[in-house]
Amino acid sequence: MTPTNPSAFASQTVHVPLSERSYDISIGTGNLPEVGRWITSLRSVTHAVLISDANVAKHFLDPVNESLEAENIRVTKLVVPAGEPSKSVATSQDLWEKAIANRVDRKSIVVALGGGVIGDLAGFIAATMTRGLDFFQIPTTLLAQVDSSVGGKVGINLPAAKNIVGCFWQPQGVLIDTAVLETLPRREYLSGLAEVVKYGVILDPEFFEFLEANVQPILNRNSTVLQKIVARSCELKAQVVAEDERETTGLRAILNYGHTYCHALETVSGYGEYLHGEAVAVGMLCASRLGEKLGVFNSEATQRQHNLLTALELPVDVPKLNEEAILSVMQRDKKVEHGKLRFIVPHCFGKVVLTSDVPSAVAMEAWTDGYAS
Ligand SMILES: NC(=O)c1ccc[n+]([C@@H]2O[C@H](COP(=O)([O-])OP(=O)(O)OC[C@H]3O[C@@H](n4cnc5c(N)ncnc54)[C@H](O)[C@@H]3O)[C@@H](O)[C@H]2O)c1
Ligand SMILES: O=C(O)C(=O)C[C@@H](O)[C@H](O)[C@H](O)COP(=O)(O)O
Ligand SMILES: [Zn+2]
Repeated sequence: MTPTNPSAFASQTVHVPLSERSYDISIGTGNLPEVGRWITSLRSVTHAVLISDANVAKHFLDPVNESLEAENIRVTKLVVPAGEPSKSVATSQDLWEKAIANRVDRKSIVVALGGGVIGDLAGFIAATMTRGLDFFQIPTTLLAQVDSSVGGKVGINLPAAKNIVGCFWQPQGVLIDTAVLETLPRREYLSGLAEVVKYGVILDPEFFEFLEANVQPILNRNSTVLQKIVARSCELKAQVVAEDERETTGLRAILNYGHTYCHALETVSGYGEYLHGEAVAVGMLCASRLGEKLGVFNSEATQRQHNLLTALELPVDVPKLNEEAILSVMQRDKKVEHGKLRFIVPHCFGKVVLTSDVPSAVAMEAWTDGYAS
């Protein structure tokens, strides 16, 4: 039998070139029920551990399960509570034990069906179970389609720090169906837009202008605009990941723009209080103000981001939290080297720089200047 071409499941394909770890992101509309044929076009499978959360499962577990079973795949369905607190040691242990009870072996695969929480968690289970299982991403939030399903950062949180336990474990493929975003709650959809804005600032000023010019269609989830946003974001992330898969040269760290502040905000306010994208929005403006304080960025450019994020109904003000706690969580950021904080600082649209030697007091001023006046 001639194997099916994986691009048959997509209207657009973005390749992530990583030598033997290369894979395709297949982007389409209405292609979710093809997931079984898509996976078997990539490798032969007899057992899949399908990991999802309770909200996503309501909508999409049955069609995905049926599609896998139609390919004679035995499916172990593992559903965790929705939300950031599931990216935990306790949930991981539960999943490891259930996978073992369901006779997982080294030829089993893991399928992540959900948003970034499920992608990060299921990817971590895949990376650790029997020392590594093949892994497929089916992202169902905008944030996961434009960011978390691509690039292989997987992991879980500890109470003290976000994503602090994890590894790089690339998926064998990413299947994106933009039609699944129709059921995504508005707040979650808006949250994903923050990572989209991030790409415009760090890499693509024209893309930023496109977002500024299309606020209404974006808010209305116009399908043509959505396809463009998802595909462009995946292309940009794929280029960065291809050049610096494990964040060793510093290039990949640009994807962390705003995230030192963002992760401190998520951790100190309590996981799930701020959605990740909401915290990214607040964090990007802190990083922009930091750029101003360091004399490399101008206030008009900060204001442009502020305007776009506001138009996209994202939070922009810094909430009043314990400042010592914020600084102490920032000191656990994964960009810290030899005990020194490093920030992604914007110089202009399309150019951000990984910057060391930022005095903590200046970093904190960029935070406190963001309090609502
Ligand atoms: N690995 C990476 O590179 C990377 C990148 C960015 C973010 N992240 C991580 O991603 C996580 C955030 O991901 P998220 O924003 O997708 O959150 P999420 O996974 O919690 O999903 C958001 C909510 O939407 C629900 N949902 C998902 N898809 C749905 C759909 N189609 N219809 C209806 N409801 C749906 C979920 O059940 C959940 O309640 C954070 O933990 C963040 O750290 C990782
Ligand atoms: O893929 C990356 O690299 C990113 O930094 C993307 C971020 O949007 C994402 O939130 C990531 O999980 C943050 O990584 P971390 O290493 O700071 O935990
Ligand atoms: Zn992020």
